[in-house]
Amino acid sequence: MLLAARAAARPAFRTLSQAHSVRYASGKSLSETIAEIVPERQELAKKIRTEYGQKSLGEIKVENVMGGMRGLKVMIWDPSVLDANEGIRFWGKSIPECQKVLPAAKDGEEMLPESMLWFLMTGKVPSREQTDDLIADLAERSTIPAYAEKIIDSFPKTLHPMTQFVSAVAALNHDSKFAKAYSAGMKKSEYWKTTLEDSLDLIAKSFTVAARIYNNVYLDGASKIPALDKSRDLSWNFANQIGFGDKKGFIEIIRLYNALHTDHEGGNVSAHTTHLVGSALSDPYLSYSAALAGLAGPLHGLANQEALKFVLSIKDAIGGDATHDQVKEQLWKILNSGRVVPGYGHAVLRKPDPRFDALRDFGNRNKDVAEDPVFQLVDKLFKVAPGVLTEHGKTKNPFPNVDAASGSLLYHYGLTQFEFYTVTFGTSRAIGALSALVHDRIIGLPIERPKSVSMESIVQMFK
Ligand SMILES: CC(=O)SCCNC(=O)CCNC(=O)[C@H](O)C(C)(C)COP(=O)(O)OP(=O)(O)OC[C@H]1O[C@@H](n2cnc3c(N)ncnc32)[C@H](O)[C@@H]1OP(=O)(O)O
Ligand SMILES: O=C([O-])CC(=O)C(=O)O
Repeated sequence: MLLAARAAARPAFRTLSQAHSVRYASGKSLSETIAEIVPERQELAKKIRTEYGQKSLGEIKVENVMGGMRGLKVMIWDPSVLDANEGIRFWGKSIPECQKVLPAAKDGEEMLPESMLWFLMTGKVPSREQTDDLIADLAERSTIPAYAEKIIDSFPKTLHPMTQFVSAVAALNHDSKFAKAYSAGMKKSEYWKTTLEDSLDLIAKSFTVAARIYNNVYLDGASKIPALDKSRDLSWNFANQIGFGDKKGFIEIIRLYNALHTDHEGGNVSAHTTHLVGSALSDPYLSYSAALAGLAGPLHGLANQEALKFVLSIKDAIGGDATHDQVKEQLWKILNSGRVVPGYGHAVLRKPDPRFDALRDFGNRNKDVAEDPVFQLVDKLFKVAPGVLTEHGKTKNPFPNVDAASGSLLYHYGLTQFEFYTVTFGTSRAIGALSALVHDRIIGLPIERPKSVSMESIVQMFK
C-alpha cells in the first residue's frame, strides 16, 4: 500500500543527460540536483569576490615559498576540508559521521563510493533510492570503447600499472563531451554540465580500465575478463573482474577503500593537479590523467605500495611475530639509511589519520583480518613507529597516514600485487577531484597562475 502510494507520488522518470537512458526513479537526477544548487553557489562566490576580495588570508613568508607552499591558503575547494588534528571532513561531516549516513550496498555494510560521489557533488546525503539510481547510471557508463581497450592491451606487462592508468585515462579524452562542446562554442555558464558528464563517464570507466590493466598484467589477459553486471555497483564489478567476485570481505573493503580515498581537500598533489590542469580548461580526462601521474609518486599515492613492501620486509626478516624491539630495529635501519618510513608523516595532519583508523577498525571488526600476521604487524608498527620517528626528530607528524593500513587489507584478501595498489587509489580519488572540478566550473574559477620568484630576487629584496 505504502509502496504503491510512493510510486504514484513519484515524478515521471527523468534522465541524467540526453546521452544516457538511465531512469532516476527516485526523482531528480544527480545533474538536476546539482543544477538546483548552482544559483546559491554562484551567489556565494559573487559575495566572496565582492565583499571579501580585499581581505587577507595570511602572510606569505619566504619559508613557505621554499617549503612547498605548506600552510598557505591559496585555493578554493568546497567538498572537503582537512583539519590537522581532526582529519578530513566531507561537507562538514567526519568519516564516522559519513559511515553512519551514507548508504551501503544492498548486500553490504560499508558506505559506497557512489553515495560519497553524490554527497561530494551536491553537499546532500543521498537517499537509498538516489544511490541506487546513481549506481545504475554509472553502470551504464562503465563500458570502455574498443579503441581504448586496444591501447590498454598494447601496453607491455612490464609497464608500471600506474603508467598504464595515466595513459589510458588520457586517451579516453577522445570522447570528451566538454572538449567537443568547447570547440563548438559552448558558453561559460554551460561548462559545468559537460564537465559533470565527462567526470561521471571517467569515474565509471576508470574501474573498468583498472580491471583490464590488472587482467593484462597479472592474469590471463583481457579475453578472460567477466562481463560487467550492470545491476551492480562499481566496486562489486571491479572485484568481480579481477577475480574476487566471490570474496565478500574483499568487495566490502574495496567499497570502503574507494569511499575513504575520494577526497582530502585541495592541496594534495593529485587534487591540486586536477584543479590546476583543469583551470586551463583541459577536459576532465586530461586533468585527471595528470593527477594520476602525481598520485604515482612515492611521497603521495605510491606510498601504499611502499608501506606494504616495508611491512613484508619486516615479516621476511623476522617473521610475523616480531617483537616491538625488533620492529624498532627495522625502523631505525630504514631511517639510518636516509629513507622515509612509508605510510607515516603528513604535510597537514598532526594526529593519526582517521582514514587509517577507519581501515584499522575494519580489520579489527573482521576476525580473519584481525588474526592475519601482516595486519598485526601493521598494528605493531602503529604502536612503535610514532616513538621512533619522534626520537628521530625530523618529521612534524610521527603518526600513520592512510597508506600505512590500506595495503595490508588488500593483501589479506589476496590482492598481493602491490604495484597495483595505487591504481585502486586512483579509481577513488577521481570521485573527489572531479567533484571539485565540477564546482570550479560552476563558480567560474579562472586559469591558475601564481607568481613565482627567483632565489636571487629574494636575496635582492631583503639584503
Ligand atoms: C595519501 C598520501 O599521500 S599520505 C602521504 C603518503 N606518503 C608517505 O607516507 C611517505 C612518507 N612520508 C613522507 O615522506 C612525508 O611525511 C610527507 C611527504 C607525507 C610529508 O612531507 P612534509 O610535509 O615535508 O613532512 P615534514 O615537514 O614532517 O618533513 C620534515 C622532515 O621529516 C622527514 N620525514 C617526514 N616524514 C617522514 C617519515 N615518514 N620517515 C622519515 N622521515 C620523514 C622529511 O623527509 C623531512 O626531512 P628533510 O628535512 O631531511 O627533508
Ligand atoms: O593530503 C595530502 O597531502 C595527502 C593525502 O593524504 C591525500 O591526498 O589523501
